[in-house]
This record gives sequence, structure tokens and C-alpha cells, in this order.
Amino acid sequence: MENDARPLSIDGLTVAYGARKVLDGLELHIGRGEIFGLLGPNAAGKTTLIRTICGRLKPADGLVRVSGQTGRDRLRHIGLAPQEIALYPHLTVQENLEVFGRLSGISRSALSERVEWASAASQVTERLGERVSLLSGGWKRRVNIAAAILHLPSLLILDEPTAGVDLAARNHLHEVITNLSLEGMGVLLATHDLDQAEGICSRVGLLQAGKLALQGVPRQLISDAFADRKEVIIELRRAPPAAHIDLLEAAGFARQDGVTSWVMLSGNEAPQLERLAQALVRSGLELKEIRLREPGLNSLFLRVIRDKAPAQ
Ligand SMILES: Nc1ncnc2c1ncn2[C@@H]1O[C@H](COP(=O)(O)OP(=O)(O)OP(=O)(O)O)[C@@H](O)[C@H]1O
Repeated sequence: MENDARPLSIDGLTVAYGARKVLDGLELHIGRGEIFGLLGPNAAGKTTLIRTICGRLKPADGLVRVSGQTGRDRLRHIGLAPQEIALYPHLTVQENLEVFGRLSGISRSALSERVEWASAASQVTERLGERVSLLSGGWKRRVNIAAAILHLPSLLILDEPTAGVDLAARNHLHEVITNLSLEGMGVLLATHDLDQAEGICSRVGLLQAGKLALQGVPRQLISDAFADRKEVIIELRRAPPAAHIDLLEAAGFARQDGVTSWVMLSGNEAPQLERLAQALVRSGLELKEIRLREPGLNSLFLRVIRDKAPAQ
């Protein structure tokens, strides 16, 4: 697009470490007010993509534009809240924000107003006077975001913003992120948490083989893939022996977590849970529970990853 002023516009991005291409012709566009969920298994290249957007890796090919700017000019439009908390633990929240504000080039006269705005937007105002080392993980993550937005970026990049925080703190962070998007920021949210992505992202993409394999609105992607089909979940009392694993796999079940939880996508007909449970018990499986679940992003991405994985 000519004069593309969207918060993020990436065309044909290829990044390699030596001969190994990690990103291969990737396309990604994030509009104002959009929260884009960057998903992908370990080593898919999420960090590589973030480092390239932030100018820390040089692409072999392609163009990254942030608010229409390329090269180093784009960097001042980016706010990055890295996965590792990047704050001075012995300084107070206010002192941290002042230091980061000065480092990002905010003038002394504008600094206190910006600190006030960023701390209100990240909901940390009540903790401004506290030392960062005394804050819980959830509060630190919010201060991390406040530090990233002081210079009013158009693109906010969040790398696993809720890693290691409890549910209440996670919901609070979601509120902060959603409010920032409502102010017009484009948000790139890298996460392993598919429930989180489904809950707050306007669009998501699965990074696989150097490209965004699936991109779209979460609910739409799920209904396109599954229509009205449901997932049958079974929980076993103990790990099944090899013969039973073969039997489960032959019936269409795949492992969920560990070896006692299995999932199967139903056909278009409503599944007969009772009959299925009886058949499993007759074949010797120690069934603890059987239930239905609506498929979600988890189910979709597991399916894509499995389908594309090389045969063992
Ligand atoms: N500096 C480097 N030199 C060589 N290879 C690298 C380098 N950094 C990353 N890689 C490789 O590139 C691939 C992508 O790594 P990257 O860290 O971008 O993935 P990721 O999706 O962020 O993973 P995770 O979810 O585990 O953080 C991996 O196979 C990794 O081993």
C-alpha cells in the first residue's frame, strides 16, 4: 500500500541465521486499535520477528514500516514491553518511569505529564511511590507496560505479558491492553496462551514455517474450521498401556496434556457419549470422565501443527 501509515506493515520479510531462514516472506499488517495475537510453538520465530521489527536484526529481504516510517525512523513509534521485566528494582515506580521517559527523549517539561498519563493508562498510579523490587509480578508487568508507552508509540509490542502472573492480575493486564488499543494503539501480543488470544485479540496469526499460516478473527477461524462439530474429551484414571494407545489413536483420539487426557473431534452428528464411554470401558480403558467441549483456538492450532508436522 502506498503511504501505509498503519501502526505496523510488514511485507515479504525474510530473516535468516546463517543459511537457516526463520522468517520466509512473512506478511503482517496491524491497524490502529487492533490487538494482533502472534502465536506459534516454541522456536517458531516470534522473538526473531519482534527483534527484527525493533531493528535489532537485519532482514535478508522485505520491508518493515511502523506508522509509515522505515529504517531507524520507525523505532521512535515502537513501545516494547519485553518478556523479562526490564526495570530498576531499587528505584520506585515513579523514578523508573522518569528514567525511561528521559531515555526515550521526553523533555523535562513534558515528563511529569507523561508519567502521570502512562501510570494512569497502566493502572499503576497508586503504586508510584513504591520500590519495584517490592511489587508482585502482575504489578511489575503493568509498570513494564507503563515504561513502554511513555513516548506515545503507535505500535505497542508485548512479549508474553502475562507469563507467570495469577488470574486476577492477568485480567487486570487484559483491561490495560484493551484500553490502550481503544486509544488507537496497534498492539502486537506474542503469547503461548491461546485462551488469552481468543479472549482479547481482534485478530490472531499462527507463525509456522516462517509465515503466518492462519490469520483472522479468532471466532471466525474457529467456526470456519469446525462449523458445529464438538470435541469429545476423555480423562483416564491412569496412563494407558501401548495397546490401548493404539486403540485410542485408531478411534481418532489424540493426546491433550500428558497421557491421561485425550481429545477427538466429533463428526457432524451429535456424538453418543454414553455409547462411546461403554465401548471404551469394554475395551479395558479406565475411564474417569467423558465430556463435550466447544473447539477453540487451541484445537485449531494443534490440528494445523499436527497436519504439517513431518511424519515420525
Ligand atoms: N542468534 C541466533 N542464532 C542462530 N539461531 C537462532 C538465534 N536466535 C534464534 N535462533 C533459532 O531461530 C529459531 C526461532 O527462534 P525464536 O527465539 O525466534 O523462536 P520463538 O518463537 O520466539 O520461540 P519461544 O516461543 O521458545 O520463545 C529457533 O530455532 C532458534 O534456535
